[in-house]
Amino acid sequence: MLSAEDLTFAYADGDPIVAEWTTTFEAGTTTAITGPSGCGKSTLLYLLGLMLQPSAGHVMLRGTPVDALRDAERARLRAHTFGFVFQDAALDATRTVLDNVIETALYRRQSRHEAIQTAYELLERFGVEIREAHRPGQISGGQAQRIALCRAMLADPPVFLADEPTGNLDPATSETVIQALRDRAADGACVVVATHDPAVVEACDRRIRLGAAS
Ligand SMILES: Nc1ncnc2c1ncn2[C@@H]1O[C@H](COP(=O)(O)OP(=O)(O)OP(=O)(O)O)[C@@H](O)[C@H]1O
Repeated sequence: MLSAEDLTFAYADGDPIVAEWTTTFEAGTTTAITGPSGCGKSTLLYLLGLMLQPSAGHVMLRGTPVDALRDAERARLRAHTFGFVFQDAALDATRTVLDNVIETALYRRQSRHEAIQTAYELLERFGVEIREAHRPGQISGGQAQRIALCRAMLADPPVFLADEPTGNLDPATSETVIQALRDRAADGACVVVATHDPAVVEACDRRIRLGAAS
């Protein structure tokens, strides 16, 4: 489904954070990316999710290189193929919680009515008990994280990339999130999670540990 071929990336004028990195992520599996803080887990997810362009090497989707597509094509792929949960949730502070959850689905031209119904189901599943009119400034970090997860899940993407999705959650809520990630993989998605959480690592089918200079 998704692979990296000799993937290399350095931030401006820095040493490579990712160097000649090759692996394949199969559909229907969960992979945990682990390693010490600063080793490049988020950077790798941004590369796999086409939010950063590699300095060398490729990101391949179903065998086709997708890292060097034009911006509009990459944006379309990101909306239709990738679900991304950012470490800091990255919600739009100017919009309501509900609008945040359904925004990608609307971009994909899903009907608003359908998107809202599924959004409610997801919010309930993840135990987010907030009024839909609330804005991100009025909710907790853990709620924001689960709302970001709902937004990514609503689009039902074949590739699901999550950066520390349980970072702000209590163990019971973390378990719900872990089960949801496993369910996505059972439905055929390729799930890749950057995490420090031993419970997430334990629950994944595969573990990849990045070193300090991976
Ligand atoms: N935009 C940026 N510009 C320059 N350097 C950056 C940028 N973003 C991250 N870095 C650096 O790249 C390295 C890898 O960062 P990254 O966030 O990928 O690590 P991480 O493994 O996800 O860390 P953590 O576990 O703390 O989230 C770090 O040294 C970081 O300081």
